[in-house]
Amino acid sequence: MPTVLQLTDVSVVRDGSRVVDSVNWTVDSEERWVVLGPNGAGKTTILQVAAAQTHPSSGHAEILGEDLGSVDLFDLRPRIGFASTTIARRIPPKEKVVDVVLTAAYSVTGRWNEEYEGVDVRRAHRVLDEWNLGHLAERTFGDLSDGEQKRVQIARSVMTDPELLLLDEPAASLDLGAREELLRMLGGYASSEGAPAIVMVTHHVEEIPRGFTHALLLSHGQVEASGPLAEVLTAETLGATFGLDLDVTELDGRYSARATS
Ligand SMILES: Nc1ncnc2c1ncn2[C@@H]1O[C@H](COP(=O)(O)OP(=O)(O)OP(=O)(O)O)[C@@H](O)[C@H]1O
Repeated sequence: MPTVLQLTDVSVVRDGSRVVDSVNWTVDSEERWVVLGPNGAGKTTILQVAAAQTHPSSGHAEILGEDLGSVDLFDLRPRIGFASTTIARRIPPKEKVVDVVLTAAYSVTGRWNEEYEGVDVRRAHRVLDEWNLGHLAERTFGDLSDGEQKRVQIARSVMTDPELLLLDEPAASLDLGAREELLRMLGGYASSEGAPAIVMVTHHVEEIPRGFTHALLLSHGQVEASGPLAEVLTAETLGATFGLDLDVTELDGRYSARATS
């Protein structure tokens, strides 16, 4: 099982404070990880390191077998799918949905005068179909519902057939129906043959799709626990991470947590 991400003693310092603090973490290609932790724990910052968007202040990051300090980022980044609200904000609201997905092949947001290859256009339509978005291909991105926009962002992030897929809070702000549909599709994708390694940041254990295998729990930039879901998502470790007394239950591959009092 090849390693796709290896962080060794990685720290990230922002404004003089260590927002990621001496993190050691290994992700293998067959694994599907969720990163959990309270606001400000450093989840997004870790994901930015994994996406080759941020360099560690100290320590060593190896991504898809390449040393982050020496690899050409223009070669590495297309091998990584990344969906986040920061990227979504860069998508022009008037952009056609099919172009939102298509432009990923050229690592841009917003279509200008690029000549697109037929093979890319066909792939963009196929990816939209796979995420139940085919009927929206000609609509403008800004007119879609939140749930549809989230799915378009994921479709965009898998357009280049990445070896590592990073999703930052893909289910945030969705209503119950849209959340469940997204989790069902993500779970199906995560379990499908040929799916890449996946790392998904979330605040809620209820948002972990079936088929996910591992969890990294972060608190104050440090690893509170990491490993297989069943070992890590206990009342004890999750409670320590969020600073609460919790009941944690698992039913049929889905988790829930609530305060004991
Ligand atoms: N550019 C920056 N300059 C200064 N501080 C920053 C910067 N980016 C992030 N931080 C700080 O780093 C810490 C970790 O932020 P990060 O976004 O990684 O946390 P998070 O776990 O994803 O939080 P949330 O759940 O609220 O999204 C926070 O305290 C944040 O304020």
